[in-house]
Amino acid sequence: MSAPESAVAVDSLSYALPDRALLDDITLRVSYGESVAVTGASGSGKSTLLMCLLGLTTPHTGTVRIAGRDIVPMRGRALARHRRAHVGMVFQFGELLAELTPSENVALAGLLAGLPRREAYARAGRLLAELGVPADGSPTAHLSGGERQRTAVARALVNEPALLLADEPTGALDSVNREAVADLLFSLPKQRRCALLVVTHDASVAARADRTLLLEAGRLEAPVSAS
Ligand SMILES: Nc1ncnc2c1ncn2[C@@H]1O[C@H](COP(=O)(O)OP(=O)(O)OP(=O)(O)O)[C@@H](O)[C@H]1O
Repeated sequence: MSAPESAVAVDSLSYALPDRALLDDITLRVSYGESVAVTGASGSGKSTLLMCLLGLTTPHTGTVRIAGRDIVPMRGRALARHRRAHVGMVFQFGELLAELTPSENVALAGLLAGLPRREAYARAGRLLAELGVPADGSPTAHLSGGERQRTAVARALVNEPALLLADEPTGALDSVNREAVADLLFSLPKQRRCALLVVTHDASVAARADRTLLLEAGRLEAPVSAS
């Protein structure tokens, strides 16, 4: 039997700004069950790389295979469908709809991906209970920062993605919640057999990943150890 393909397989990915190469011939593999942290100076292109993985930025060259399919040639509905089915995203500030309940926020992502209503709400309830978010029907606006981020994680998981992307997921949290959310995120690849790619400036968050890569001068490579 052949080995399962990586959740993420990027080859020869390049993206240039008018004055410089932002992503220069990048290769990246993230396996199912594996976590990778991407670090790099502000402006080095980390968000642009995430945008390429989401299909929201089209690279100038290269292939971006997510869950076995190259998304670079995909457009419109086919791209959106593939992304909703296979990719979950956690943003720095949660990006939840404040007036909806956590359950509605999570179920909505399932409904948009085509889950039947009952299934979307059942999954939302299960995930929120597992992740320790109160289900008392209060709007998301009433949650603490940590609870909001756990709701955002539940939303990212509702469609059982192959790939979980997180952009500074702990950047807006205090130290206690930062630890709790980081623990939660990095437990997911092994528990759910998804790949996790986290962009972070926080060395203590990056240290939890199976591998850390540094984006510098367009190249994505393992950082040279200081020791
Ligand atoms: N479409 C675009 N047109 C022009 N410049 C762009 C475009 N997209 C990104 N940039 C520039 O590319 C550089 C990299 O931006 P990007 O947001 O990817 O960096 P980053 O590493 O995520 O930074 P940060 O850590 O501050 O979030 C920045 O200088 C940004 O201004």
